[in-house]
Amino acid sequence: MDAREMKIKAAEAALQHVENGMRLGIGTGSTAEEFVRLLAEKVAAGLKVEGVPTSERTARLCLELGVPLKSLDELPELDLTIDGADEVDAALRLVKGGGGALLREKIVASASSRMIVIADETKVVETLGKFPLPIEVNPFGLTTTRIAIEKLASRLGLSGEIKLRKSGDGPFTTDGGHYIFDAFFGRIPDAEALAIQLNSIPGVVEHGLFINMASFAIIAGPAGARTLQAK
Ligand SMILES: O=C(CO)[C@H](O)[C@H](O)COP(=O)(O)O
Repeated sequence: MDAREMKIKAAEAALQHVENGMRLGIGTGSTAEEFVRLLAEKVAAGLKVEGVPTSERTARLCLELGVPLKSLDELPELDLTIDGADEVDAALRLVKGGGGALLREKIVASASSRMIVIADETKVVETLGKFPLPIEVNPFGLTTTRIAIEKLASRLGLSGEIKLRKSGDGPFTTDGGHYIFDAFFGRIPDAEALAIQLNSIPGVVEHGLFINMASFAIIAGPAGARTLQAK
């Protein structure tokens, strides 16, 4: 089974949790896009759902494939969000934001009664941090914010390069008009402390640590999909 087939397996298993009439948060990334494709087939066959996309990219795909969309202001409370992740640990702590949509993903997930993560086996880690941690920041005072993140990291025993994400010749800009620092910490033993303290830096808009948000994860590997519950 190749990587795409594993993403499809996870998306198929997640689709089993979608019921008629649901208000759905729809994630961003290549795995979430497989879910959108499968969801669109069900919608074409008569399933009635309304989706709130977590990015402009997801919104475009949904519109192209005929998945009905609403804004989060129109549907401020959602039944279920289905989204991918860059890393998942045994306690269902996540690193997200590889696709640059972490702020809207976090807002949408927090508006949902349940969040199901869909991912392939390569995303499961013992300790978060192998994947660089995306930190969404305001473009104003970038250097000040970077220094504040470095100092905080050092207090928590973390170190590593903090790189401004690029797109072509300029900085990558999120749907909300912010920039992203990718923090190469390597290993984050105390993700809770880092998550709370990052949010206390004024220039940090949000970060990619999702803690106590996922209800469960559907992890696909060569042998099929399995459910990962928090330990
Ligand atoms: O957080 C995300 C986007 O901001 C994605 O869910 C994450 O990057 C996983 O993407 P993929 O399914 O393509 O590996």
